Amino acid sequence: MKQIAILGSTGSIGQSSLSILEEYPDRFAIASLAAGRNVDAAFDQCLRWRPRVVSLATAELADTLALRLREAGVTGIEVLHGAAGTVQVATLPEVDFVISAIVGVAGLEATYAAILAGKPVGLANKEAMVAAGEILTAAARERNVPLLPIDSEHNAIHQAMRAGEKREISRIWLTASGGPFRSLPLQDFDHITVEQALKHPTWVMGRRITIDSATMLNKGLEIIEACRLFDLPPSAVKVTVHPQSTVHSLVEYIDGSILAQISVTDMRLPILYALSYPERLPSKLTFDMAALGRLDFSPPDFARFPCLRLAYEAAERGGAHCIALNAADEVAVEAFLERAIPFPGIPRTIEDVLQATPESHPATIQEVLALDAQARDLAREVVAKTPTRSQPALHRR
Ligand SMILES: NC(=O)C1=CN([C@@H]2O[C@H](COP(=O)(O)OP(=O)(O)OC[C@H]3O[C@@H](n4cnc5c(N)ncnc54)[C@H](OP(=O)(O)O)[C@@H]3O)[C@@H](O)[C@H]2O)C=CC1
Ligand SMILES: CC(=O)[C@@H](O)[C@H](O)COP(=O)(O)O
Ligand SMILES: [Mn+2]
Repeated sequence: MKQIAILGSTGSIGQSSLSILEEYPDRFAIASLAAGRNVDAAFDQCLRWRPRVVSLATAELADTLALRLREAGVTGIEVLHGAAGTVQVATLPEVDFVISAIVGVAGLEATYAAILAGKPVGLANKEAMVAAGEILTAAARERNVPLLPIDSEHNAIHQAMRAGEKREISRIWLTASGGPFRSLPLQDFDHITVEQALKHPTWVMGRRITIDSATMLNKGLEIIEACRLFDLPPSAVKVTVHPQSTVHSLVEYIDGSILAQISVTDMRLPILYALSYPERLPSKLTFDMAALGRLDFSPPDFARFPCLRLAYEAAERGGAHCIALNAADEVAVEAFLERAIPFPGIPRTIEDVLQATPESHPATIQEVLALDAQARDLAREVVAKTPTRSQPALHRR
């Protein structure tokens, strides 16, 4: 029985993970769970899965959960809190596999701790790889710890790479849905509302990644994630817009062959792949090829989606620029969701922060977190100076 820790158990990936684990009761069990602020969902998960340890973001939330468990007559679950609690969830001796699915750089320390503790990691938390990819991959390599991508594109690449040798790969193609504004004229971008941006055309995901898909910074983060996971230069990582999200990504080999991975648009499949690798388990997540309609592919529009250019530039510079790209976006997306800046304010904030970021290549996670904090401070300054115009459609209603 594989004992699983889930970091971010109450989120979209966390819930998909529990949903697929449910199908294999003889293979997987839950050892520990970490979440942020959703006490209700954590309580329900404790009742259903009976982890030995659970952690929430703060002491107050942990106390509330502990009290509710006591009142429900549930014993044997240790309730922890904060960053230290999340690290403990990831590194318990009995844990055999860690699903890293906290959103943002908040997931970095525990992901790193899991690797240091020798735990195989299924990585959904792309921000950890963007901010500290070199450090994480080096630590995993040194300890021979598997780092298995759950992000659908990287999972697809991982699968398609099994057909050949690394030296036989010429480049990879990340598919992008194009988000809800794939065909929106540039002059309308100022008026994009939060509600419109939160309507992803093909996936149901957490709020931050959904907004990132709308600006296409999600694809930008994925370019950097791919460079780090697969040890490729940015020039070998291409993006193709594929609105159906059916081909999850492609690997191009030196002889010109291109291998695609096709499956349902459902994150339970890449999660299952990572959990069971190198085996494959039978699943009900089948795809009806006979009913497949058309598949479209087109080049991305760098003018309407400047986040793509910013990400390629950051990927080339590495270090502090990748950290700043993500940190500025975390702040800007939050500000957009609070209706404090317009949609185009997101790339503008990132660009301003990147321009003010000096070249630097951190060697430790502590240095990464310090650079992340600096970039956030800068981003908050930029956001504070950004006029709150736009979203007129919403305000007029
Ligand atoms: N959703 C998807 O389909 C995909 C997601 N990803 C990546 O996976 C990660 C998770 O995404 P998603 O599930 O959509 O996001 P959600 O917003 O749905 O979930 C985020 C999770 O992180 C938890 N969390 C947030 N802050 C903290 C913290 N400080 N300490 C502990 N837990 C915390 C949340 O807890 P709570 O809710 O209790 O506050 C929640 O469980 C992201 O990095 C995303 O880019 C990658 C590919 C696809
Ligand atoms: C499911 C997944 O992996 C997401 O990262 C998804 O790819 C987002 O869609 P976009 O292609 O619109 O960014
Ligand atoms: Mn993805």
